[in-house]
Amino acid sequence: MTLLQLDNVTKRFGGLVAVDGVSLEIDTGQFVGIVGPNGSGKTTLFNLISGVFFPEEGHILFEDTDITRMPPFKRAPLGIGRTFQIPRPFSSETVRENIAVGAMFGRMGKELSVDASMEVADQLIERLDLTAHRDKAAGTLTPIEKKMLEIGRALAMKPKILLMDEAMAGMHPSDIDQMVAFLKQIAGEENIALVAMVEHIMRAVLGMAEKVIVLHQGAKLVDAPTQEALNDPRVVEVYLGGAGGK
Ligand SMILES: Nc1ncnc2c1ncn2[C@@H]1O[C@H](COP(=O)(O)OP(=O)(O)OP(=O)(O)O)[C@@H](O)[C@H]1O
Repeated sequence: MTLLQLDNVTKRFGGLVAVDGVSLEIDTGQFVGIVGPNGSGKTTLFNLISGVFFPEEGHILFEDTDITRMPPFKRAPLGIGRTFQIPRPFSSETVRENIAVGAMFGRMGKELSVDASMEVADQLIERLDLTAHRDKAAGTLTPIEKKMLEIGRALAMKPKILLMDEAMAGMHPSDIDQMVAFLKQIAGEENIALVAMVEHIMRAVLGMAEKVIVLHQGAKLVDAPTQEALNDPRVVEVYLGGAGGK
């Protein structure tokens, strides 16, 4: 079933077309990789889906609701979650409190008491192996631990779709494998569509994706099952910097 649909979406910054007539569909529970070199429009695309920007043209549908011009704070309770490349937790609050805040502002927010939100946080802390850090101030965590916290905060929102903004950049390959396996497992259990944005062809991440969408200069270049997309000569050309590549 289609969860998210973009129909001919364009976003300009002055004369620059950052996202150029992109149409795409993401299904319930699907794992999708969004790939593209620096400046190809990945972040702008995420900003359009999460409501940071509105497009000049086109429509965005989430479960048949037109969210094209819906403010971001109304999208999170619908089930649109996001992690940021540079996590900015509430530094003086604990890991537990930061994750609980995710639960309070997420899809279940209205129904959850503070105690229930803390319980959601505790379950995720255990699954993310952050137990030893539970009561530490988030500001004292290492960058990798902050990324885990960021993923925990986003999962606590009980999203139907989780947009991951280079969530695994800078991680050790074995940590990436572990993180992707964890995300796949929890996404399978909770039927979450995962959309992972990566700048480079990261096989560790994309190897587990069902399909890959490649952006180039704001436009969609390829949208195909993973192996097909990665072997596509146009993708190879973009990444090797051949004619038309960057
Ligand atoms: N707020 C903004 N104002 C003006 N131009 C912007 C803005 N945000 C992005 N751009 C431009 O839009 C284009 C697409 O940028 P975007 O950040 O979406 O690409 P990206 O693929 O995410 O790259 P990166 O990996 O560097 O973030 C770039 O040329 C960028 O300079």
